Amino acid sequence: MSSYLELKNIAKSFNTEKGKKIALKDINLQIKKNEFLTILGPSGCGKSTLLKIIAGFIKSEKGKLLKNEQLIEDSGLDRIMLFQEFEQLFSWQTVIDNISFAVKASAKNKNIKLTKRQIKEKSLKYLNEVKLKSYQDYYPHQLSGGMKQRVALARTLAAEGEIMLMDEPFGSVDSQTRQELQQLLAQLWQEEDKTIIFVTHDIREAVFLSERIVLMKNEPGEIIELVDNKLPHPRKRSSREFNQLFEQLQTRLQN
Ligand SMILES: Nc1ncnc2c1ncn2[C@@H]1O[C@H](COP(=O)(O)OP(=O)(O)OP(=O)(O)O)[C@@H](O)[C@H]1O
Repeated sequence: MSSYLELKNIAKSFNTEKGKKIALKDINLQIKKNEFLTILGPSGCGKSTLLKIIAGFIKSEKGKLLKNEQLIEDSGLDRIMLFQEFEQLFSWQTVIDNISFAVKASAKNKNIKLTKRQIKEKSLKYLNEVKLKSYQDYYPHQLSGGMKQRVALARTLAAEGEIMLMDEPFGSVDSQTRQELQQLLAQLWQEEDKTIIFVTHDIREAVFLSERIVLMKNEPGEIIELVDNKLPHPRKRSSREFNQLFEQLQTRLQN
């Protein structure tokens, strides 16, 4: 596969009370189309900052970001971000209206006119993918945290961006729900043509989900290694190979 997204010498520092903090130092990375890439590293190593630079929400101090060899300087509907917080849905809209919002935005972006019925059908399709069709008329406050994340995931899919940027999206749910959401995401990634860049500090999550893992370190935030994950799907958390890779990554992050 050829390089699709390319990060060249990305860097970012912040002025803090304790002085200048180098959040990211010379990040070079090539991401393939339809790849599931995880950025894994300890708290504060710059994972979220890197994701926000790819999203175009903050600017790198130097270097450049390329997509298909074209310079990217701003945010765009080709890159859709999903956050950890439960409160990212529009609280005043029902579940189906939250999804329809993204369906309409995507159609507008592509200059496509959709009828009300087509919008509803499309929205229900995405809601069905996260198995929440029967909750279409609920408001976000009537849902559990895990269900809100499912709706947020459906809304991200409905925006039909090529690239999904996920910042610890399952970080706030209980461990069983987290495993269910990981399962769902792994399945959706295999069904849809999407490039996913997923941030986590959970090694098992990275091993379960991704095809390639970017290991980062702190002070300053830098890439220390790129690890291929060729474990076949569906991945078994109890398998010897799964746990071998887990231990390899754990050891690497500790040193
Ligand atoms: N707006 C900001 N102002 C000052 N410092 C910031 C800002 N954003 C991030 N930082 C600092 O930059 C470093 C990297 O932050 P970032 O949130 O990218 O790390 P992270 O790896 O995503 O951490 P976590 O896993 O805890 O979310 C941290 O030291 C953080 O305190």
